[in-house]
Amino acid sequence: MWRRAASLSSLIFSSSQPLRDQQGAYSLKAWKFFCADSSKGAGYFSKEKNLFITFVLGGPGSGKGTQCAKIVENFGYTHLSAGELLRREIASNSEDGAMLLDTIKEGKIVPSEVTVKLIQKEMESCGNCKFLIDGFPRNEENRIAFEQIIGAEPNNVLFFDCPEEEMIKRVLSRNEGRVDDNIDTIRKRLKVFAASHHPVIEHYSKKGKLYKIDAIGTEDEIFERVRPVFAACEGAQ
Ligand SMILES: Nc1ncnc2c1ncn2[C@@H]1O[C@H](COP(=O)(O)OP(=O)(O)O)[C@@H](O)[C@H]1O
Ligand SMILES: Nc1ccn([C@@H]2O[C@H](COP(=O)(O)OP(=O)(O)O)[C@@H](O)[C@H]2O)c(=O)n1
Ligand SMILES: [Mg+2]
Repeated sequence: MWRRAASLSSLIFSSSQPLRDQQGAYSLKAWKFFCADSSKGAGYFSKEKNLFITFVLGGPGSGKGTQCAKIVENFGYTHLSAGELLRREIASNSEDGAMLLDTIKEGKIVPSEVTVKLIQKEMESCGNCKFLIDGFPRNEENRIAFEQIIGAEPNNVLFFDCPEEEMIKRVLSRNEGRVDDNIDTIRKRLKVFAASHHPVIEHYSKKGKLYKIDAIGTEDEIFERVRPVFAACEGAQ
C-alpha cells in the first residue's frame, strides 16, 4: 500500500493508517530515551533500539540528495549517501577502487557487502542515532545485506517518484563532475532502477513503512511534502 505524502492531513492522519503513524511517533520517543541513556556507554551501536533510520529511495536525479540536505537542516539527521561513500572510497585509492569506478560508470550496483560495510563504518563512528540513508537499498540484495550486517530495519522509507524524462533532465544538468552523469550511463542506470527497485518498495509498503512522494515541483514544494513525515516523528504536530 502506498502512503502518499501529498499533504499533512492525507499523510499523517489518514484514517486508513492511524496506527502506523502513532507507532512511528512512539518509535522516536523510544529512540530518544535509549539514545540519551546509552550515549556515554560503549557498544551503543549494536543496540538496535538506539537507531532511527530512514531510507531515502528514488531513481537517479529524483532529488534524494537535495531533499536530504533539507531534512538534515530542519530535523538534525545525519545524511549518509551510499553513492557518496562509494565515490569517497574510490578517491581514497582503496583496493576496491577500480572495481567500484567501473561499476559506477556502467550504472550497475556495487556488491552489497562493500556498500553496507561503508555505511556501517559511518554509523558506528557517528554520535548521532538518527540516520538518512540515501540511495540505499537499491535492490533486494542491498536490503537483505543491511538487515544481516547492521541487524536493523528502517523506521521509515521515503520514495521519490519522478518521471524518467525529468530524471534525465536533472542528471544531465547536475554539473557535479560525476563520471556517471552522462546520457549513456543514465540510460543504463534507469534500466537497472526499473528492474530492481519494485521488490524493495513493495517490501516496505507491505510493512506500512513507505512514504511515496511526488518529486515534481520546486525543491521547496517537495520539501513541504516531506516535512510532515519527520514532523510527525518529532511529535511536533
Ligand atoms: N525539485 C527539483 N526541481 C528541479 N531540479 C531539482 C529538483 N530537486 C533537485 N534538483 C536538481 O536535480 C539534480 C539531481 O538532484 P539530486 O538531489 O542530486 O538527485 P538524486 O540524489 O536523487 O540523484 C541536481 O542538480 C539538483 O539541484
Ligand atoms: N546502494 C548503492 C548506491 C549507489 N551505488 C552506485 O553508485 C552510483 C551513484 O549512486 P548515487 O546514489 O550517488 O546516485 P544518484 O541517485 O544520487 O544519482 C549508482 O549508480 C551505483 O553504481 C551502488 O552500487 N549501490
Ligand atoms: Mg544523490
